[in-house]
Amino acid sequence: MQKYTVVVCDHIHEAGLKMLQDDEAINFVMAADVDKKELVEKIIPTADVAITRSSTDVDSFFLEHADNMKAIVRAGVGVDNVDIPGCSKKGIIVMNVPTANTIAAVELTMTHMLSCMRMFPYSHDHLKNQRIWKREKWYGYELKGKKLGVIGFGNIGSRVAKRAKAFEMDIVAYDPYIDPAKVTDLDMTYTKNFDDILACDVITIHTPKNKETIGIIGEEEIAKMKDGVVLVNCARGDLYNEDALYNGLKSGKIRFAGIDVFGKEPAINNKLLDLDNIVVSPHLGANTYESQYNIGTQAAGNAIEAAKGISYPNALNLPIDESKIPEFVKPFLEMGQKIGFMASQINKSKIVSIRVKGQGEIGNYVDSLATFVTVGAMSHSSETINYVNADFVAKEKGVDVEPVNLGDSAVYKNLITVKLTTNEGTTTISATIFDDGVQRIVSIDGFDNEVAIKGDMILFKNSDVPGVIGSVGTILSNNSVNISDFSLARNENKEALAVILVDNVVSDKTLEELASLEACKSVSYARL
Ligand SMILES: NC(=O)c1ccc[n+]([C@@H]2O[C@H](COP(=O)([O-])OP(=O)(O)OC[C@H]3O[C@@H](n4cnc5c(N)ncnc54)[C@H](O)[C@@H]3O)[C@@H](O)[C@H]2O)c1
Ligand SMILES: O=C(O)CC[C@@H](O)C(=O)O
Repeated sequence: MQKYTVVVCDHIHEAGLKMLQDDEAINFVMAADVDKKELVEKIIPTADVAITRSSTDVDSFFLEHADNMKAIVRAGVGVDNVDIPGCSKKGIIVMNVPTANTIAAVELTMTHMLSCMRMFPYSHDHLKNQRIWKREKWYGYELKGKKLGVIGFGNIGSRVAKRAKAFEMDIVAYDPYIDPAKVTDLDMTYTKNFDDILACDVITIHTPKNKETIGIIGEEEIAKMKDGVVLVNCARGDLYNEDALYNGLKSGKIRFAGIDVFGKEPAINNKLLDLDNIVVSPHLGANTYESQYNIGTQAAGNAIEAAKGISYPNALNLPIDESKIPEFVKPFLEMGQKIGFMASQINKSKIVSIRVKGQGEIGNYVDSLATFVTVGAMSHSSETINYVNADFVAKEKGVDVEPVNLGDSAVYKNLITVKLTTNEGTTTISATIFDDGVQRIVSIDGFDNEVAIKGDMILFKNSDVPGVIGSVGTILSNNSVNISDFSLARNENKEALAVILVDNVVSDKTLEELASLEACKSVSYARL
């Protein structure tokens, strides 16, 4: 039985580990306590799939050693520590586990918010560790009636808002990428003006970390805030600029901050820890038993499926989101790959460009189609090409890929045309799928041959003179090649193209005999 190696790079719930251990096809390696350099240099090179959390960066050093890797499963939401373009370039599929820790992060956010309002950890420390009973020192504020600014209204932000509303806060949400009704239907205020957020009493952030969101709160934004504002960050470090946050807390402009995440983790030497008006936790947003069980079992299940090549749930870098592709498109994608593969055998030389045209409704999916055609066409010239890295491989090899949506088709409901240009010339194949579900070529290089796309085929082009078909049949029968289907088409230049489907593998000798016929203009052979 083929075995696949799944490496667990950070701690996940034991129920997930058990799933990996119990699967006979999985060679399970627990490496959570292995030094990261040793992990990458010694263990990652043999791994088919790696499960990571925020303690393992999938960076260029990791990827340099991940030569066998098929997929990375990020056991959590944020993928800011995964080099997704780098993974795509290497053909590695990146998956996350998006909602398994939502509630844990929401409830930690509420914990921070309440802790800031009541300075709870400080009063606790005073009594428990310092044995001081001084009630007059610990006056806090109520959430009721305060304005909460929520930046990012996704899974976590929207649930924080709902809970804060139960505390009778007024919610103002900023998220340019959602339908405002998602906010207003909850009787909350949606804003596109970031200053409305800066005018709030409490501000919490729940966006991913990316170029747009790093430093979304900096010196300038803090200067515009109310004196005594409270800031909470349970999303990612550096969304609030740490120097600006430090200065704001130090000056008292920011009364309190609740921070779970830091620019550099572990954050044991971070200067924010020196302040007395901050509540901190060591990136605990996902740390509940419930959430870790959910994440661990989902991550393990996804890793097993990916290792076996069954499916890639929540893949972030596939060219298509399968759930958004209508059923009728999928056989066209498969057919596109076959045509690309076939064209590259008929026209065997360095590929210069691949043009993929879609007519009819399939035209709307021509980008995905182009990816599949590219994988088919280039699979001879690149051993590692797949749907994830097709764009990168094509660019690297100087192949120009052009998808074209031609709109409605006059003749066919849906038609795809692949034009493959190599150093030797051009091959153009059009194909469709009729209602019987059979994938059919309807034209090759201007000849209207209609033939099913399957098995082995010989393409024989000749001057359109009498007796040629008989000679071709004789050569094939002399070489014990059985014909299963035959399609003949002619053009106005007195040429004919025969597409001959055969049951047996055709030898070079047979092809040479065919090529030596006087009327022959070209012979090619494609195996699907
Ligand atoms: N502290 C933790 O342990 C922990 C746990 C879980 C998630 N997280 C972090 O929380 C983040 C949010 O998680 P989620 O599950 O809610 O993700 P999500 O994808 O459901 O929501 C993110 C929201 O941010 C919005 N957004 C993106 N760019 C924005 C911008 N420039 N301004 C305003 N809004 C913007 C998106 O439109 C989306 O609605 C994750 O990316 C992760 O980094 C941290
Ligand atoms: O526990 C972790 O790895 C952090 C998870 C969390 O930050 C996430 O993005 O899901």
